[in-house]
Amino acid sequence: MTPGIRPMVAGNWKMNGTGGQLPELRAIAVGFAASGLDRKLDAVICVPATLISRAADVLVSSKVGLGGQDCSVKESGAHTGDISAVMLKEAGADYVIVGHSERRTDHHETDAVVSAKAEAAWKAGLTAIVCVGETAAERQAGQTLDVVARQLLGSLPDDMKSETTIVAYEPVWAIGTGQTPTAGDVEKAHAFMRRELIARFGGEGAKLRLLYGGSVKPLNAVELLGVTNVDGALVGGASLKATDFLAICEAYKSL
Ligand SMILES: O=C(CO)COP(=O)(O)O
Repeated sequence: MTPGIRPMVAGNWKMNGTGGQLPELRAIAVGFAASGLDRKLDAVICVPATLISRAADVLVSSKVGLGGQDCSVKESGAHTGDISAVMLKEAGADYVIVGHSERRTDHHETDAVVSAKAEAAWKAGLTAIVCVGETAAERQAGQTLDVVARQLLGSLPDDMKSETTIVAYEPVWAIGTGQTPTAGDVEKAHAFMRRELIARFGGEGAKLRLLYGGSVKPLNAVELLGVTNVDGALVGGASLKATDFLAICEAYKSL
C-alpha cells in the first residue's frame, strides 16, 4: 500500500475465455458490487480481444473496469492480425496491458515497442498497464534491479502521467508457477521502482500505482498486497474464477 494511492486488483485472462467464461465475469461484477469494496479499490479484468464487446455488455453499469491485453503501436493500416488501441477503446475497453513478459518472449517485443504501445494506448484514451520483471536466470545472476531499471527506463515514455499509467512488477519465474518472491523481496523491488520513478518523473512517479503480479492467490494476497509500495495485483490464473478473484480483492478488508 502507498498512502494516498487507490489500490487496484486487475485480472489478466490471457488466451483463456470463450463465451462460456462470461458468467464468471458476471459473477465478478455482482460479487464486487455486493462486497462494497469499490469504496476501497478498483477492479479490472483484461479479457481476450474477441471477448471485449461482449464483456463490455456484461460490465455495463458495473463497478468493474475492462481491459485488453495488448495493442498495436499503429492506429490502423496494413497490419494483419493486429488490433489498435482505438479499436479496443471502441469495443469498450478502458485499459490495456502492454509489455507483458509473454509478449516480450513470444513476440520479441522490445522496451521501445512497449513504450510506443503505451503512447498508442494513451492517445486512444486508454490507461496502459506496463509490465516489467526479471527472468529466473537474471535473478540468479543478481540482476533483478538492473533489469527492472532498464525496462522502466525503456518502456515508459517521458510524458508518462500517473492518471493513465500503471506499472506491474511481474517476475517472470513467478508467473503461473505457484512460486512467489518473499514479501521482503517484493518490498525491495517495489521500493526500488518507486525511487527510480520519482527520480525520473517527480510527483507523477510518487503517485503511480505499482502492482505486483506472479502467482497471486487468495492464500497469499494479504501478505503480498500488504507490502509497502504494492498498490495492488495483476492476477493471471486466479482471475479466471470469480470466487478466487473476489477473495483476492477481499484482502483489502483486512489491510
Ligand atoms: O502473468 C500474470 C498476470 O499478468 C500472472 O499470472 P499468474 O497469476 O497465473 O501467475
